[in-house]
Amino acid sequence: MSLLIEADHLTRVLPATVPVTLVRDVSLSVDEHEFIAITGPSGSGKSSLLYLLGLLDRPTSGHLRIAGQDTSSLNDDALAHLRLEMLGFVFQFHFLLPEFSVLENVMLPMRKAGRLSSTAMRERAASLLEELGLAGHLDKRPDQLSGGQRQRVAVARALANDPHVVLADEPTGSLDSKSSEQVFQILRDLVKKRGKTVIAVTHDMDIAARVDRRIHLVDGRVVSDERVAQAAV
Ligand SMILES: Nc1ncnc2c1ncn2[C@@H]1O[C@H](COP(=O)(O)OP(=O)(O)OP(=O)(O)O)[C@@H](O)[C@H]1O
Repeated sequence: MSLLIEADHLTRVLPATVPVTLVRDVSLSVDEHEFIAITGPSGSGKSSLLYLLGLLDRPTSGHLRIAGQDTSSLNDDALAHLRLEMLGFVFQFHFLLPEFSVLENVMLPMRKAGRLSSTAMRERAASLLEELGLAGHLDKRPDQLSGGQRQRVAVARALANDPHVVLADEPTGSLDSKSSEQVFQILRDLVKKRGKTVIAVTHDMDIAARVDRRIHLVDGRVVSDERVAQAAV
């Protein structure tokens, strides 16, 4: 296995009259093919840590290497490029663009990356959506879909540029239990069938019980980091 993410004493402090420490001295490494949940009480810094690991925020101190590259010396453009190449994101609220079709939403990250022709982008987006059970919905607008379907579109969009790591912030937080289970199965398949690494912030204990590794935060610190053997399913 090769190391995808190496966090070395990451700390993130929000400057204010009374500074707020979101993430405290977090060191961890993440390999290929890992399925990880970040758990912890509300306000413990889960989203803040995910944002640091996903290059959406910068640490106040400490170092973060992605695929061996130290990100502290990279400017914003280089970080954006690394993000596009390596990482995909799924948020609690899907953030799909309402005026674009489902297909166009999934094509957007490919347009940003600029690697494929229009036809190839269209074909890849359609094929990802079909694999996620959305074959009949490509030309619909996001508001014509259910919450679970929209979240599956968000997963397809996260996969658009074939990232190594998918970072998910409460991916099932706004879904009913059936849709949550579908999204969980999809995330698990990303790891088991497509060889991705998935890191999901979750309050959902049912999900946390079924991942391969749980990182538990309290007050911005990692208080436990345990690998769990799961029965094959
Ligand atoms: N922009 C901000 N300004 C002030 N405080 C902030 C800001 N962003 C986060 N915080 C605080 O930092 C702490 C960590 O927030 P974070 O969202 O990372 O926690 P979390 O574990 O993801 O919480 P939740 O489970 O409720 O989403 C919280 O106490 C939060 O209130």
